[in-house]
Amino acid sequence: MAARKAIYLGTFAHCKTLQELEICPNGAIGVDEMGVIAFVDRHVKDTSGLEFRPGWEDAEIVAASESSFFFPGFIDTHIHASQYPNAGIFGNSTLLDWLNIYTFPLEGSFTSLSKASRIYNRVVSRTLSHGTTTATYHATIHVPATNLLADICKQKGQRAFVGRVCMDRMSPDYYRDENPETAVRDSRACIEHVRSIDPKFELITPVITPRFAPSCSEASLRGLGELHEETGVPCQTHISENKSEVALVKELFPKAKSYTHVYDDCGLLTSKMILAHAVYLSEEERALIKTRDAKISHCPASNTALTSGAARIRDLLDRGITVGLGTDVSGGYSPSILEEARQAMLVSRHVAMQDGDGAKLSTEEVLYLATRGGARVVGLEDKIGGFEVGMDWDAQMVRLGTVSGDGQGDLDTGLVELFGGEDWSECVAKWLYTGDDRNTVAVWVKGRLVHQVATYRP
Ligand SMILES: O=c1[nH]c(=O)c2nc[nH]c2[nH]1
Ligand SMILES: [Zn+2]
Repeated sequence: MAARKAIYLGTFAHCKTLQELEICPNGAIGVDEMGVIAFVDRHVKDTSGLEFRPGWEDAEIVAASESSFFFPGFIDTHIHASQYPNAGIFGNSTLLDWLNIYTFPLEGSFTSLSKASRIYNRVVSRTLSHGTTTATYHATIHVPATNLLADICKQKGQRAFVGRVCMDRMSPDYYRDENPETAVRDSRACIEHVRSIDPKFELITPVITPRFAPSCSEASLRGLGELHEETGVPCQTHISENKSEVALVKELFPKAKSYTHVYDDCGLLTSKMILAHAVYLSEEERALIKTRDAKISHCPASNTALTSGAARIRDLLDRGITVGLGTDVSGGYSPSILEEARQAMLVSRHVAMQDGDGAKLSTEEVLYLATRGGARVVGLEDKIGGFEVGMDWDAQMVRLGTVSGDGQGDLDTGLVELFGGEDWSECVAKWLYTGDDRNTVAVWVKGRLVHQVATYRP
């Protein structure tokens, strides 16, 4: 979608590598009409005249204030759009009872398109307001409602992967695929719908979505594996989240060597597969995932809320496995990837208390997982996740609060309060650990402004 040529002026920060956060206090990033980054200047001397870039004199200037900075948009690699009304509602349940008590009844109600419309409009707006420029969604089994989610993402301008959930067993009669053929047929219908609204999958991409092995017969997994091979469309599912689930998979697939092998045996374990959770993988399973180059969505808030366990992320990273973050709403309670990054850091500290300090994830690392890591998980590492020439301008402007001489702070910037002595890396850390959507004042996808707070003025 064409936008006006623009130059984004001021401080920008992005992750160069897992360990390195680059912060440029005097930056200028030029974005062309297609929303693609045309230049990145790291040291702009004089921004007053703007003669510094011939050919860009008539570009819109978007300047970050002294206490603001640009950061890449977040990538949520695993979120159930349909479960958004249940965010925060999980009681003391664990995965398998949580599905039956809270989740299937809600998802089953998406036969109502008006209900789906209300919920999907809300979740897309809400994630955008938290700086999520790309989201990988699970919808429900319903084709019209899933297609509506794709339409809403396109209309609101969020980059999205939209998956029609497949499940032909172990759920109530009212919420189940009739048989493996309907699971494949309805998945194909949703793929075709996305093709009709976005033929090159430039903003919206369909994603083949077997819910998880216990919900899917072997025949349906095989059928979806064939669909994956035929269409090249990416896949997503859950894996090894909870001990009872792992035991159940062993019972349901007695011939498979492991949970991971269930997906591999059916042609689903490829470099385009996103596996959520990955808490209880054996050594052999981790090696197989690395060999197949399948991707992991780390969902620490959900893993804690449902008492599932603590994923060993350092081990996965050390093996060279690609990891991003997923809010996993509503196993996870928050639609914010900033919150998820915090939780990733905190859970890693609990792992460190058992496995040693090497397990700790740093501020830089969790921000990498939230951006570049997520981009690699969804296969868009050349397009999003950082500020490089040729990448799309998927970005957020973050405004931090300042405390003035009279001790008064900005009211609309939440808990992030700068007292004046912080350097930029400390400012980013304060945002990560105390920030929220009040700090995300503007959000762009492919150069299009898709969210702004009322007090933001370009
Ligand atoms: O966190 C989860 N949320 C779900 O909806 C789900 N379905 C299967 N396994 C799941 N795990
Ligand atoms: Zn999930």
